[in-house]
Amino acid sequence: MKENNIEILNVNKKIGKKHLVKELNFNVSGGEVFGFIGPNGAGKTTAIRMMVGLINISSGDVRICGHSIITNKKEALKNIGAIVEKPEMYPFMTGYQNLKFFAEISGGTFKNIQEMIDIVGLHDSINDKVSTYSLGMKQRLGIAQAMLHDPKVLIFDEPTNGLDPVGIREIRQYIRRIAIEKKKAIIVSSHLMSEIELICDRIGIIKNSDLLAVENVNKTSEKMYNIKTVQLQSALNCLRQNQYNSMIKNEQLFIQCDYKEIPEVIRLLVNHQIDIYGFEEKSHNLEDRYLELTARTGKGK
Ligand SMILES: Nc1ncnc2c1ncn2[C@@H]1O[C@H](COP(=O)(O)OP(=O)(O)OP(=O)(O)O)[C@@H](O)[C@H]1O
Repeated sequence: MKENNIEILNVNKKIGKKHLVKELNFNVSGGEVFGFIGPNGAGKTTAIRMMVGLINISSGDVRICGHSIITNKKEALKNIGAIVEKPEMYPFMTGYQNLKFFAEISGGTFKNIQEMIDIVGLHDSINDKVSTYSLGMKQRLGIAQAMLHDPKVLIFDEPTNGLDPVGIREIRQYIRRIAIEKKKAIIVSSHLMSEIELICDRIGIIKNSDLLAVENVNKTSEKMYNIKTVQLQSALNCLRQNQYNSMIKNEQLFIQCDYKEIPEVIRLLVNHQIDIYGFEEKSHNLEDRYLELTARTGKGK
């Protein structure tokens, strides 16, 4: 059985009459990356601030490796590392000096420092002053800092905010690598599905303080395509005889296959005297699902 390293149990946050987070429930296990996604103002940062003990929970609980953030905060915090908003670093010190300083105050060990530097790929610039770092390098240093005390759970609030496409890809790679190699339970928040879909195993969609759905991310490379032809039935028979997952819906022919199989499918149909007028991707991906869910619930930013 998988160990749940972080459990969010019916968490609510109310300030006055305003409900900032409603009945939040999910678990994340070691080795898993959970994407926490929602439009601006949905309640992601508020939820994350409660998970790391920066603000009080109105009702419910967060358990980190079994320790309640409410009743056993000290033990809970030993098992969690986070970047909430921007990582705070001393610009006049080198990357290495910053890590050494934070290791000292967090009770982490110095032997971890070199390993963390390697994981986030900062070896070439670790002895440069942080004032010379790009935003992406500061984020990577922040990730290393969050891992210094070897916590089981890592939480990164909008880690790709303000980064260019290369920086975004690097952060994605490092996060995925940490989950796989170090078996950490990782929560990553974002307001852009395309940014986190690639690294997450599951995604929680939040809007107007409500968790609308938790979806598995389909890691298969197969997609749904619409094949334009007038010989619908003959094409369907041909595809099925060749073991392709295919169907006719609303007078249109669909096939589920890998992108690389497209030329082979077209060749097969043409060899069976079926005329093809087009081949269009029709996948109902997570981005569609996110837009559908967040649009359906009406008001909100
Ligand atoms: N201390 C507070 N008092 C009252 N309202 C607050 C407080 N903090 C946040 N809010 C409100 O709670 C809602 C959720 O804010 P939060 O920052 O959690 O959203 P978010 O999903 O992280 O947004 P973003 O993607 O823009 O960072 C917003 O409407 C915000 O204005």
